[in-house]
Amino acid sequence: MSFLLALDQGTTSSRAIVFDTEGMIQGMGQREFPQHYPHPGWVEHDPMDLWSSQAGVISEALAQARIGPDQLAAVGIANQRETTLIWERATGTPVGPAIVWQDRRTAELCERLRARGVEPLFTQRTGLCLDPYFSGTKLAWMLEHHPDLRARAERGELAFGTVDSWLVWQLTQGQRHVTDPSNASRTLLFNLRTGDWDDDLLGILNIPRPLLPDLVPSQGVIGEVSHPLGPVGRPIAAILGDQQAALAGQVCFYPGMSKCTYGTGCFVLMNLGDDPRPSRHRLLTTAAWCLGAERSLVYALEGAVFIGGAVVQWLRDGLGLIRSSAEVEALATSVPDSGGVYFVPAFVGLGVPDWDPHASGTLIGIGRGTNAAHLARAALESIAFQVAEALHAMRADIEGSGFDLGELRVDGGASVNRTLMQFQADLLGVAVVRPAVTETTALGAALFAGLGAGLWRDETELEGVWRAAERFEPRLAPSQAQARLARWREAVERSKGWRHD
Ligand SMILES: Nc1ncnc2c1ncn2[C@@H]1O[C@H](COP(=O)(O)OP(=O)(O)O)[C@@H](O)[C@H]1O
Ligand SMILES: O=P(O)(O)OC[C@H](O)CO
Repeated sequence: MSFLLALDQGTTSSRAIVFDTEGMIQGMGQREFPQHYPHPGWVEHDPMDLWSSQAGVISEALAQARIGPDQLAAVGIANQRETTLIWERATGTPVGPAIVWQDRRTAELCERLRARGVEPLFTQRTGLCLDPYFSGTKLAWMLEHHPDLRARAERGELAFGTVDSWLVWQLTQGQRHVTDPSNASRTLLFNLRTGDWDDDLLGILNIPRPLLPDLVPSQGVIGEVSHPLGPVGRPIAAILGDQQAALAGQVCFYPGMSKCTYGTGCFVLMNLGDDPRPSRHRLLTTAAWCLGAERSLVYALEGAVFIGGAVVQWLRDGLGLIRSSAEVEALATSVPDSGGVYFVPAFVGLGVPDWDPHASGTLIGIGRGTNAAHLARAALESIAFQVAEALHAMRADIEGSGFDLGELRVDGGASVNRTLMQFQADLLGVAVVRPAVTETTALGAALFAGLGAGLWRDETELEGVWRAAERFEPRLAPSQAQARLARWREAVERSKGWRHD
């Protein structure tokens, strides 16, 4: 019984990973699923694809680890956050597609709410801002656009959930309808201080309370798997939003410790301990986790960058400049610098710190000498610029708190890019450190599941599982880093407010 199974349901693929109690990967399965873009700015997933891709990889991971389900001490779930689903309680049938976190269809609803002057209330209670990114307006949109849903929701016939709730519902065959604070705190409906759903905010968004899942701690047994595609009889002992799971997998358990995950988007999170301090720089305050009913919430500051590694995907699939993401590094380093080109990849608007759903992708500084390598270099640099701005804002937010950033721990697909990581360290002026196990999202879910199943006493016992593999020290003079960031900011300002869809 000494293995842990993590389910990592991400934006583009579902992964299942078996870890041993040293935090080492023993087996893995991964499956992509279709993305749907029915209108400009809309992004949808089929809820059944989310479940079937996730369920399908469980047996692959177990087979690769050469273990049976009975050798699993517990199952932990990490999931793409904010993505919004509604399904029928009686049949488990989704009432429509899942609206994905990247979807901007509620930009206008957010503007209407802002015009009513309610944004400060949302920010004060939830730590978030009124942006289409979060689940609350997506849920309100569903209720507004499907005429019979509201009445059915009021009668208690329907269930709302983020992806964690949906997976737990499936794994327990409808026995549990739950979520944890790390996911709930991304909905615009969860009060960070009370740790409960907020009736005032539900009222403003006109969301019937019977739709909502029960809140459970992020760690602790919440039910047993009963679905035959899962490890039947094994306890589900952790639920975490994927970015908070990565914070846990990077063992960032003390205030000030920070990580950045470089996937499709980039997500920088800093542990705030028990202090839900509001950001003065348009960052998000969010729940990191709740370690058991008797323990208080742990909070985090977050910088959400919507397009990170996806800019490299665009060079590959949109422009055909490279054949694989890995090729970007050779192309980008074939020139000494970006030749004055700045590339703001605001493909789905901008998150932190601009929060502009109307910003559009912008290439600026192009001259006759500009070539594909300069574009590749500018694309890579754009990832680091966005993350650096988020971290500089965090540093400003924690000034005087006594917290120390120290270093930035990194993971995710694009963190293998050494040129990118070096430039990141240069811009930040602190070391960037990549651990040996970069599947930190899954690792965080597994570690918390192990805690929930009682394998460890508390999180301090987990520190030994984290080992650094590569360290990037800053080499650029701070004045040069500042000059580059200032120029980047000028480019960002030019990308804002362009789109009117
Ligand atoms: N060598 C590389 N350099 C830069 N970006 C990369 C590299 N390898 C992969 N990526 C990017 O990383 C992303 C995939 O990372 P992953 O962590 O799997 O993302 P997600 O979990 O969001 O699907 C893709 O957007 C891809 O373009
Ligand atoms: O699926 P990922 O890894 O791109 O993460 C998505 C985030 O949770 C969105 O907030």
